[in-house]
Amino acid sequence: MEKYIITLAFIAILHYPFQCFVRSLKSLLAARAMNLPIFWMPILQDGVLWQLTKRFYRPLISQLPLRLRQSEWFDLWYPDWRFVAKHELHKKYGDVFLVVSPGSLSIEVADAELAAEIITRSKYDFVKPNWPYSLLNIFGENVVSSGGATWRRHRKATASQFGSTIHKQVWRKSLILGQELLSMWTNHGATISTVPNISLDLEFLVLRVILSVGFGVTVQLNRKTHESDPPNVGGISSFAAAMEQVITNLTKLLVFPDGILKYGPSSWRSVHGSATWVRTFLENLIWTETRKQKQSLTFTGHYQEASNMLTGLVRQGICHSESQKYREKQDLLSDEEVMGNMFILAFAGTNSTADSLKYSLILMALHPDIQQWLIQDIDTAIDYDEDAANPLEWREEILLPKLIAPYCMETLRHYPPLTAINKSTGRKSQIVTLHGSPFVIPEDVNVNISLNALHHNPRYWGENALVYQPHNWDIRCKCDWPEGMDKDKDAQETLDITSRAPPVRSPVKGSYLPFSDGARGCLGKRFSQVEFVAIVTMIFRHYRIELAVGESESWEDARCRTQAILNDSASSPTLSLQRPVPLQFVRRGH
Ligand code: HEM
Repeated sequence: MEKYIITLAFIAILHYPFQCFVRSLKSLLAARAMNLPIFWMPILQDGVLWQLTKRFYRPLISQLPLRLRQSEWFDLWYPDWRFVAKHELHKKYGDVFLVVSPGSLSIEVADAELAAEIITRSKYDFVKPNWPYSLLNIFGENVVSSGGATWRRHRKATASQFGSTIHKQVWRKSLILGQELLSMWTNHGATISTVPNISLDLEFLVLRVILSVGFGVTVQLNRKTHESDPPNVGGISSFAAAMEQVITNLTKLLVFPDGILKYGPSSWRSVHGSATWVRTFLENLIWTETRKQKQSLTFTGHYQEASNMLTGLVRQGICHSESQKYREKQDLLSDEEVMGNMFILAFAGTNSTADSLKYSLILMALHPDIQQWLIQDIDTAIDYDEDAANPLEWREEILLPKLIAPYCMETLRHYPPLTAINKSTGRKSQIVTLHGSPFVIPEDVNVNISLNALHHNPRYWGENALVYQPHNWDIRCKCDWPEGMDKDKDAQETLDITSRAPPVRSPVKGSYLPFSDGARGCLGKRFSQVEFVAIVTMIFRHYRIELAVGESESWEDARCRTQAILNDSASSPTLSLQRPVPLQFVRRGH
């Protein structure tokens, strides 16, 4: 008996490394056949374990001896290596190279033509890998986490919520909330005020926009900034605080089961309490909305006008049969799926937009000359308007085309929230075009479109690709970016003859993908752009932003400190600042 147990234990211990060895060998053979440069990695850098634990290694890794850090495989080992390396590794290995690691074969893409093909091909050719998206199902399956026919049903229901009516509400709400935030930051209009940390307030602002436009929930601004206790159950503002806590602690919720969080340390219990409260609140919202809609249908024969995204989603889900099969056949969402989508819209819409705003404000403080251009652009667009004094009269169709391309797009070129768009060939090999010839990518290969590498590839962005240069998006500006053949759809859509907006330079197709593209492209692109422009306009119409220079610091020291913080950004799960950057708001004209 003992002999059997020892043998079984021995087999169990050897099984994993043996399996890794076999799979690595298989990957290596497949990689050799592809005839592309190969990078061998001893760990699975996109694997579950590494991704979930990398924040603990990060500080340790930076303490390793320089020689070790300079070794080749370290380049890919470093968490967020795509953001750190940008296009550097591709300079060494080419715009398309392979990474072989235990049990996995990945292809890293910084070639615009190939990226465009992968992203716009049929959604069944290059699929989204299950990990890590399936982890986002904490409140129910949703449009981000699902695949295949289920995804089609979710996409149909959610995409129809993003129309011009919603975008108009986003514009209005962002202006109102932006004004409130500015007033809070500047102590109701002080000439100079220092804000030590813009991050939490911007995240809360953006969350409030989505709660309002998405769920019809209005939240006051007076929040506790460093909330460590579980929010009091019962009120709307506690729901916003709970939602914020859930979004910032998503990793904890994904990794630890309910039972562990509930009995863990107090901060874990707090997160558990927030998640439970968010679920209860969302369930109540859905239940109330469904009842309202059903009543309207019974008494008036039609549904109520959709005043927010929740109303629209609930209408998509209302069904008089409880059968799952019937729902799926009719493309309907269950209550749990409506809840999953509400959460994911709040999650997808909060961090990415808030981060792009944070980076933009900091970049403006770092580049006073560019800030001056932005202020001029805002002033000319608003002065064109008849009622310039009332922000609610500022016209979105004039401001958007002027500001999106240079400021929003250039910020996202340098700081895209996702460092890569991850796809996989799944169970079928795919034939693509690489350097003008057919090229086979075998089954089960991860295809990572590296946004940081693409967005800094000198082939598409010139030799100064690393420099922040918003005005290169203006076609009248001399620059070394090659002109793309296909005009950027969105930039062109926003051009309007009344706008006096500069014509936009189109990047080479596939070289600029912060919102991804194709069937699984971002649903909230316009939503976030409207929000971005409203908030940026509100701030710079009244204030200038400067770096808050410490007492013993020169401006140059403050600049280097700020740049170091930007360079130290990390994905958690979207790219974000790890330390605050204090900023000074100076009333314009002073
Ligand atoms: C700066 C702002 C934003 C950026 C850069 C961004 C970027 C992206 C990217 C790259 C994807 C594709 C992800 C992948 O394939 O793995 C995506 C998907 C998505 N985004 Fe955004 N996003 C932004 C804002 C928003 C907002 C405001 C919302 C909603 C209010 C939103 C909702 C979604 C949804 C629902 C998907 C999934 C689409 C699908 O899989 O069919 N995003 N976004």
